[in-house]
Amino acid sequence: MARILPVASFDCVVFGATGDLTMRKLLPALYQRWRDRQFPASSRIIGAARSNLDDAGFRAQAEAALQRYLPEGTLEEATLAEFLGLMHYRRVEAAGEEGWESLVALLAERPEQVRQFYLATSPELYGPICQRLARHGGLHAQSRVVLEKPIGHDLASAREINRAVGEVLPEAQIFRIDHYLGKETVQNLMALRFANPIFERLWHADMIDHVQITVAEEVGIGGRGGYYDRAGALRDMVQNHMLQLLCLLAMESPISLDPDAVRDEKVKVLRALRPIAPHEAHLHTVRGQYTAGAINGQPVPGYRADLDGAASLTESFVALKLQVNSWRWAGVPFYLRTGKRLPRKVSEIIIEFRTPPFSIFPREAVGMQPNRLLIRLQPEEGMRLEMMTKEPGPGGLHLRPTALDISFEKTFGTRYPDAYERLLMDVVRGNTTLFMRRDEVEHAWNWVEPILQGWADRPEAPRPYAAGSWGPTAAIAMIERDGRTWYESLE
Ligand SMILES: NC(=O)C1=CN([C@@H]2O[C@H](COP(=O)(O)OP(=O)(O)OC[C@H]3O[C@@H](n4cnc5c(N)ncnc54)[C@H](OP(=O)(O)O)[C@@H]3O)[C@@H](O)[C@H]2O)C=CC1
Ligand SMILES: O=C1O[C@H](COP(=O)(O)O)[C@@H](O)[C@H](O)[C@H]1O
Repeated sequence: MARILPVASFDCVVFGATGDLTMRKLLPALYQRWRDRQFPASSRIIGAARSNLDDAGFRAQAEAALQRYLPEGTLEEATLAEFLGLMHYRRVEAAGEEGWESLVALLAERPEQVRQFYLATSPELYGPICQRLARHGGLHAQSRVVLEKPIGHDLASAREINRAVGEVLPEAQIFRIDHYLGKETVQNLMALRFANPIFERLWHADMIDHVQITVAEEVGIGGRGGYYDRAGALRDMVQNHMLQLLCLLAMESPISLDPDAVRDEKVKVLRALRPIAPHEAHLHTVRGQYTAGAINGQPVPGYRADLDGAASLTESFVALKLQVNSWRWAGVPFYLRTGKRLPRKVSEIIIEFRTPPFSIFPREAVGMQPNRLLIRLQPEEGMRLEMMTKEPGPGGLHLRPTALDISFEKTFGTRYPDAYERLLMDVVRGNTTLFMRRDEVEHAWNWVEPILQGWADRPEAPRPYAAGSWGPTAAIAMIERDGRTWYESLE
């Protein structure tokens, strides 16, 4: 049974309350926390957007969303009625003056509550919203603002957002969310590395041949084409989620779990990434865009058809090879790939260890494979250590790869909470450990930007790949040129 640590009473104001993120992720996460009674009934959830709704209209939208998005068996009538009772709505124009006084007056009814302002809008509105909150007296010492990713579109816009928000709030009250950091298995990376010295001793270029990180999605761009086509896979997934995974994997041990101690170590990894200059981008990266194909046997349209036929050059897939310039990682390539409309949803990290320097086994005895540690982030969260073992039988010495396999769900027998559940409660607690600090975001953009520049300098169309495949063949060629191959499970 998971331990529930209650949090203080709060007002959670969600800007962008009628949007996809709020309906699909934030409200279900808050509902789950309410269902476990993690927060008191004096808390309020206040939706803010331009749509012409009142409290009842917002509650009706929320109810429909909860019915649609909550996992089966979790929606209980009485709990739902109580939860909807916590909800309010204010019409607010984030970039104008309409609605602010009414919103701040509602907040002023409970001045002692923690205030969580969740900015689920486009990033251009982050600065204007924070500035208006300050001007209208909506901020106090117990206020925290949550900024959704992506923070900006490039380094300059990220800096401008950070500047505008930082003008009215200290860093300790700014929570730049990357929901991958809230995933249980991502947090478990810290436990794996720093609570298990057996692995930490091996976590070194002397022992590791290379690392792969794959974040594959079955879904296409869906209804988010307007945003996605301006972003692409590098901005949408690599600049944030995948670099965060890389940081947790590659960083040195922090001196404590203090937020800044952890974030200092992550920043060192970002600063140690070998820059990929614009003229080298085509050597170390592959961009792809899905065409029509099939997922789970069902035909699906291509990227451009999902965009109503627009002739887009945006990548829905990217593969990269990168290096971390440090003693620990010198010479160890990190291969990253992510894409939409790949055969299945899976996020995993593969640490491939070096092969024995010399084999004592006769050639016919072995299908020698390197040891691999596979960390499955989602779905079927767990870990698997692949090793060579002797095949049982009297007929000689034959080796075969087998696996020590741990399923976290089977081990702990508990539901894995959605990342937003944990992160929303951390905001109320004021714990920034699992959120990105200003310099992390800016260093990540700083590394990504020359790649974007290189692509812009050679405006070739991304390579096509059929929906349901593992991306363009050039991504396979990229790793195979190094004598390696993308990991495929033993099954
Ligand atoms: N959806 C997702 O899965 C994810 C989204 N994100 C990020 O979260 C943010 C929101 O995404 P998403 O929910 O998909 O976007 P949507 O386009 O679905 O929603 C945008 C929301 O902002 C409101 N809004 C727009 N302009 C204004 C304005 N001027 N004043 C007040 N409200 C405004 C809209 O409501 P109205 O029109 O009523 O004003 C709507 O509620 C984005 O930054 C996105 O990148 C991050 C990770 C995942
Ligand atoms: O931030 C984002 O993440 C989702 C993938 O998240 P996951 O938790 O389902 O792995 C991705 O679909 C979306 O494009 C991106 O903005």
